[in-house]
Amino acid sequence: MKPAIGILGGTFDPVHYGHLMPAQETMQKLALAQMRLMPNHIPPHRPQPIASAQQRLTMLQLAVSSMPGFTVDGRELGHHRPSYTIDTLIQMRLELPDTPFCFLIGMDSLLSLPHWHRWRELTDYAHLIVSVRPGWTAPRQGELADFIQQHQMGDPADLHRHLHGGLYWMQNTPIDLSATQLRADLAAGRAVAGRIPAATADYLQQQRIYCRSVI
Ligand SMILES: Nc1ncnc2c1ncn2[C@@H]1O[C@H](COP(=O)(O)OP(=O)(O)OP(=O)(O)O)[C@@H](O)[C@H]1O
Ligand SMILES: O=C(O)c1ccc[n+]([C@@H]2O[C@H](COP(=O)([O-])O)[C@@H](O)[C@H]2O)c1
Repeated sequence: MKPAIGILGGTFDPVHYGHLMPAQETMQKLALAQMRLMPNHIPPHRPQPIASAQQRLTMLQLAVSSMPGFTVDGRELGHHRPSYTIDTLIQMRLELPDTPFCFLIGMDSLLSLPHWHRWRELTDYAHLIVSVRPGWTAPRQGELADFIQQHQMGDPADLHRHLHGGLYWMQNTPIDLSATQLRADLAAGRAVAGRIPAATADYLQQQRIYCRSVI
């Protein structure tokens, strides 16, 4: 069995430290071999992004250029159809049959999981690593709570022993940041320093991506 890798999918419109810091902390604490940031092309369950696919890819590439172990996986950008995570994980599993996958999601994404395409099958291909996010708490009852209970994994070493199947709570430092808030600030001309990597911030300002955006 190869060492586990981390995958963080997202719209990244734009990428910010609420994505990057929890992902870095997770990579270190779980001893993941790498962290792949994977932008989606057509997000399945949300309004379409303001930045183009190419701009979101460039913003991510600039962000990871100073982060050892981080890479950008642009595979979903090549498909002109909704980016269903299950399809992507099936494709990745064919490429990496012996590598455990740790698919990172924030608590807000976990709560929406029952609306994802073939959601119960996600753990047939990856572990789910759930990051705390200010303002969001785990469900206590219902089908998602049952699913969590079935898959909960307490020992992080199990993430490396099994290719998939676990749900692990990552108690990382909470970061109260969202792309929605950043788009609003950028549209209003407010500073974003310290919330977005400097190289990414320079690029999006130079491209005037969110200047008069409709939030
Ligand atoms: N501050 C944060 N803390 C923990 N997880 C986060 C945070 N921000 C985003 N995430 C997680 O990162 C993934 C990608 O998020 P996404 O690109 O939609 O960012 P976002 O800030 O939630 O965007 P938006 O405000 O446009 O909805 C999701 O799983 C989301 O839960
Ligand atoms: O597969 C699905 O049905 C599905 C539904 C909602 C979100 N996702 C994935 O979850 C990740 C975070 O999504 P988002 O919308 O919070 O940026 C990203 O990789 C999306 O493609 C996937």
